[in-house]
Amino acid sequence: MPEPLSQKEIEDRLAELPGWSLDGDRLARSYRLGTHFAATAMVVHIAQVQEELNHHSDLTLGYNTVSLTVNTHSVGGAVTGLDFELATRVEALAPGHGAR
Ligand SMILES: C[C@H](O)[C@H](O)[C@H]1CNC2=NC(N)=NC(=O)C2=N1
Repeated sequence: MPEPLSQKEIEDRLAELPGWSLDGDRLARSYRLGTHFAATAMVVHIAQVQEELNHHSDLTLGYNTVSLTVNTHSVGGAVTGLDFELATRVEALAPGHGAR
């Protein structure tokens, strides 16, 4: 069972993830892409990673944006290391999609 992170642990880990923030009790990040199709392709790639991790964000596809919010349901919606693992994986794949 993943452990909820303390406020300080969250802040320390967010410092390593530029662009990510704490929105209420969820990690959050929005990306802007060049086209709607590029944004759609990124959503599919994120879904693949989420299935691999068995950890899922709420994903919003806009005209040329992809937005994510995530926390860990199994511990009542707290932020855990699993959320940061997903955020780190998404940060790693974003540049390949031209996301910024
Ligand atoms: C049954 C399945 O393994 C669980 O529901 C997984 C699925 N994806 C999940 N995603 C998130 N964000 N939190 C969870 O606790 C979680 N649990």
